[in-house]
Amino acid sequence: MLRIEQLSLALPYYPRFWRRRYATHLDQLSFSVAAGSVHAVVGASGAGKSLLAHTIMGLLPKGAQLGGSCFFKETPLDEPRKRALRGRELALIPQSLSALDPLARSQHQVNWAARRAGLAPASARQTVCQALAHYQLDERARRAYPHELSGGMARRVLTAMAHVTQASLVIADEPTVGLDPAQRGRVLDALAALTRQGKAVMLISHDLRHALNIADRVTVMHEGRCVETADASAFQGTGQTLKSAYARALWQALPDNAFTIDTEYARESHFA
Ligand SMILES: Nc1ncnc2c1ncn2[C@@H]1O[C@H](COP(=O)(O)OP(=O)(O)OP(=O)(O)O)[C@@H](O)[C@H]1O
Repeated sequence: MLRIEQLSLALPYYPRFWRRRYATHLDQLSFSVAAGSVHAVVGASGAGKSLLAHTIMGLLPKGAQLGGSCFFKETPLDEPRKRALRGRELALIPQSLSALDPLARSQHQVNWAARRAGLAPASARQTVCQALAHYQLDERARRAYPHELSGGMARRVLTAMAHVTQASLVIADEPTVGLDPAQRGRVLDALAALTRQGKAVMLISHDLRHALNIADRVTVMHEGRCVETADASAFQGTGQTLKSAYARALWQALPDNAFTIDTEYARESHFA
């Protein structure tokens, strides 16, 4: 569904206001997301996960320098194609709740997403009602403006918006942050259900444990680089089948696994 080859990204910054420099944020990333699968992208805060999502969606700031290539359904995903597919074939559940329009009620925003995706009014109405019910957004939440929603409710509105687009690839950037366990399960189940319809999900998370609940494959990122891509089944026991020491350390550092940490990570380089 999605193939990324040697993707690099540099963004401008200004050490003095007349002097422009570039900082590399993504460095030669390569991996593929298969149709009918959940591909988790995990890594510490600042690893470049959200920037990767924004790069695929074509939502980068002005002056961004891109290298490498992206293919969606075996066709190059250039900037005009990203714009054309965004909100239709490609959907993003953004990490930031400020992505919601502060002047529009929840139901209106979900409805807008369905109409933009090309659904006819009658079918949009039905799809929106189903999505709002699925994410347990009651009458009050549907009529609320973003500032009247709790963080968890706002996140569910954003998830419902991506859900109604019926996109082939859904990129979910930390979709469960701030949700209670029941709501978290509901969102993860909904993402997993998309794969049963042949869609692909790229699940971005700093929480490897949550990601492993539904992931088929996992890419571990560190400082803008792809450290390792492995089957989710590699994350078990001491993680001895993982190739990189960083991925192994990330797995072993989970609270339930902490007792297995050894000194190997300290001895090896991060990218061993
Ligand atoms: N618009 C931007 N302009 C310049 N630098 C940016 C921009 N967005 C992000 N960065 C920088 O890129 C790096 C990666 O940020 P990114 O948000 O992708 O990390 P992340 O892995 O998603 O982290 P988190 O899990 O905390 O969301 C950070 O150093 C950040 O400061």
